Amino acid sequence: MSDNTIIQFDQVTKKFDDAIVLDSVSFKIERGKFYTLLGPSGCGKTTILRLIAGFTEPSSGSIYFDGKVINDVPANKRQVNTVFQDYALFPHLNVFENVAFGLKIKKMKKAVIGEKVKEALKFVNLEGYENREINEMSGGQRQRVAIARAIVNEPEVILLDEPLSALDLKLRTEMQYELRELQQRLGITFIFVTHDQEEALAMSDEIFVLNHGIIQQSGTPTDIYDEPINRFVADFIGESNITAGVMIEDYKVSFAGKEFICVDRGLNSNEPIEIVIRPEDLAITVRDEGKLRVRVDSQLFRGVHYEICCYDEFENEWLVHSTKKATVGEEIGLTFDSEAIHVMRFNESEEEFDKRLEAYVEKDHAN
Ligand SMILES: Nc1ncnc2c1ncn2[C@@H]1O[C@H](COP(=O)(O)OP(=O)(O)OP(=O)(O)O)[C@@H](O)[C@H]1O
Repeated sequence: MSDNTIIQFDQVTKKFDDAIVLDSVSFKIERGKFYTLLGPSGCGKTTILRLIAGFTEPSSGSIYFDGKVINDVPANKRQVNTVFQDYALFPHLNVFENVAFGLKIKKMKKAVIGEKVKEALKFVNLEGYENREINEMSGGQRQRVAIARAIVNEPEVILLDEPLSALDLKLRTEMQYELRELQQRLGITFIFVTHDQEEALAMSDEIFVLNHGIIQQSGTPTDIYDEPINRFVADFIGESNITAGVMIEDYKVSFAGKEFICVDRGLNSNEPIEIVIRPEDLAITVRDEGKLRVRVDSQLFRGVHYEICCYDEFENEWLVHSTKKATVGEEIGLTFDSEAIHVMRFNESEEEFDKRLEAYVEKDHAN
């Protein structure tokens, strides 16, 4: 284990009765970074947090903290604090008492508690709010109290379970900046759960994209956005044009009935693939000057750009984000750089692979 690893999951499976909620999940979390667990409802994000916090145990596999297995270590003995979605603040206690709660339980001296609470409140810009009642605080301020209550214990890791979901859009964006900045100032590990892909892209050093209890892909926001590993990730992170194609050889693909130079290599020659092109990587031009010829089906003005929906001659849909306007019904050309083509392997059985290859060859001959 590298020196910087603080948490490691080694083939962790979690079942509830017969239902597999996490399926042999393995990953490493390094000290001092901002991690996000991203995925749709029910994919197992909260279960991972609860396993790290010690609120539930794995059915099999090992969880390491600082190189030691902690499967049997109780929650209150772990160097981890959780900020819950509803903040779980005590409404009958004021701000000071809420933040001081954990330290009082640890029977710390009053003067020490006073110092630590003051420092924690300063960190979250709530100095002077000590005597405020919780119901006199705004949503964003309650959020900060919850964070102060977590950091006052000086944990090595803070777990945040969709802490921004109750806030309106403007405050949510403000708190995204604030949380990121706070994590960098504190220098401790944050593990943040969300199903909002924009939030994950904006805040994280590293994202784990989950679906059906499996980590589909992990990487930096740009890795995940630019090189999605499969259709689920490409679809979940931003808008995508996904279409079937063939990897002819290194740096050469074919889709929509044409061959294109790309930047991908290392796949099998003639391997069926899916390609992804982001809508903002497509530009519109006159009909005969594009790499693809398409018909404009519909167009929406989105403020910064037009969202143009087009179809090629094979009825593949192409979504384009363009500052230029098109005309519905018109034939236009689409251009893109070689770097805009992202190649994904199909995730399928050998049988499915053969069937698709056969269908592709037939279609190829038909044209
Ligand atoms: N105590 C439990 N008993 C039975 N099933 C459970 C229990 N806790 C979670 N599950 C199931 O495990 C799956 C994963 O739940 P989890 O809360 O980890 O998902 P999530 O990704 O955090 O979803 P959300 O975004 O909706 O909170 C769900 O199908 C859920 O119903």
